[in-house]
Amino acid sequence: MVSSLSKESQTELQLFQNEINAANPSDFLQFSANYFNNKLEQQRTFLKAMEADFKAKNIVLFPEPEEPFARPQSSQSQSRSRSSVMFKSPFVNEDPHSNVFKNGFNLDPHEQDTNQHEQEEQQQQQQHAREESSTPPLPMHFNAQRRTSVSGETLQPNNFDDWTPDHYKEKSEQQLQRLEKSIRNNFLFNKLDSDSKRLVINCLEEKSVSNGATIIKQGDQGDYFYVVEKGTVDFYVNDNKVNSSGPGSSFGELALMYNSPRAATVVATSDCLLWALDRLTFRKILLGSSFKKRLMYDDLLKSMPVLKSLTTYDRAKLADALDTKIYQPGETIIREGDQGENFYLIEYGAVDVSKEGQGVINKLKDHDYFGEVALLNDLPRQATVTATKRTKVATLGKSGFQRLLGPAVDVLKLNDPTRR
Ligand SMILES: Nc1ncnc2c1ncn2[C@@H]1O[C@@H]2COP(=O)(O)O[C@H]2[C@H]1O
Ligand SMILES: Nc1ncnc2c1ncn2[C@@H]1O[C@@H]2COP(=O)(O)O[C@H]2[C@H]1O
Repeated sequence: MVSSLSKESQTELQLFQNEINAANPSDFLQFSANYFNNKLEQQRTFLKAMEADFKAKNIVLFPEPEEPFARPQSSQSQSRSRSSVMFKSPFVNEDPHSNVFKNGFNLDPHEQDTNQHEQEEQQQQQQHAREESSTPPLPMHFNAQRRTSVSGETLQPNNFDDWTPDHYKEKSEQQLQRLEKSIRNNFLFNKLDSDSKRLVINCLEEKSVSNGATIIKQGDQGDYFYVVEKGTVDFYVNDNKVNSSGPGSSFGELALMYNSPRAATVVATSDCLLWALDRLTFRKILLGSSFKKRLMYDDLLKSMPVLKSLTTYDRAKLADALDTKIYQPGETIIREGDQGENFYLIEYGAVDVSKEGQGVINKLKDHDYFGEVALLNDLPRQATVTATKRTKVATLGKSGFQRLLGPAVDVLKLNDPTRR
């Protein structure tokens, strides 16, 4: 059956399968609905941008059909005269799929199903409770009625009624070449499919900044995400320099992701050429793909007592480096005497820690961690760790462990179970 599908559909199915394997969602249907809604949203965002662009050139990309759901006309001459109407505009109200996007894609809100509305209210309230209390006011072009989710799985399609990518501007060939070079090594853009990448690129605005200028001020509300084409910048947290970066890097994502105040001040340390992406396009396109990992691991990392000392920035960087693994009951995760390669955070499940000749010496469960002793002390594994339930872990490789845990390393050392 699958082989009769088009190549594109087969690729989509494969991508979906990969997502399912990686996420292993507890609520399969909800996960699938969110996944495909996000996909459809991205596609329609792109089409909408294209439609606006073509309109400016007096080309109607999706002519209104004479009657809703009119069947294609049979005579060849008729079908040729409407040759461009191969499918309906994805933005018209009659689209039977549009009610999936309750508030979106030009739907009249009065036509919306009350139950769906209630469900959405409920989701928004739950989300509201989760979000930080200091959410800053949204920019004008946000739909004030709607909160935008920050969780990867509950990311809802946003309102497209009051959003056209107003910073959308086709880039010249020369700009495209320069941009291509700037983003080549930026992992955020490598995660995008080609349509989304093109949309994002055409929404970027060029900004020149002089040496010494403050680009972002800590505590301010987030408006733009930046990619550095030329020049260098320094980052300050509470007036202490914490970082610096140069061409090809990006910054300003945290406030847009978490609806939080800017976490650092960013100052140009030479004349800079930056590319800025507005908050809404960032949330609509990058949040669902490039930052999925951060959103996915956010709850876990926040809930781990050992990571309490990490800042939002530290947690974000840590999430970028994590991978997910699932172990079945009885499976050995770590074997005593082996060389240590990974550190493990238990998302859910249960494991036994045992030692040769001593049997089980410890039991660990949700939000505990293990595998730190070998990495901290450059020793072989000090115990065997075996799953006793289906266990989902986030793993962090040795180099990430040494680079990204910051102040949490001291807590790990203090808690070292072999020293107790
Ligand atoms: N150590 C750091 N702490 C916080 N933000 C940092 C740090 N280093 C770089 N940044 C960047 O500085 C940006 C300031 O604005 P944001 O909080 O939106 O996003 C922040 C990060 O992209
Ligand atoms: N009492 C214990 N002795 C040794 N390892 C333990 C003990 N309790 C939990 N562990 C964990 O088991 C892990 C086995 O691999 P590591 O030695 O890298 O790190 C170890 C700890 O994280």
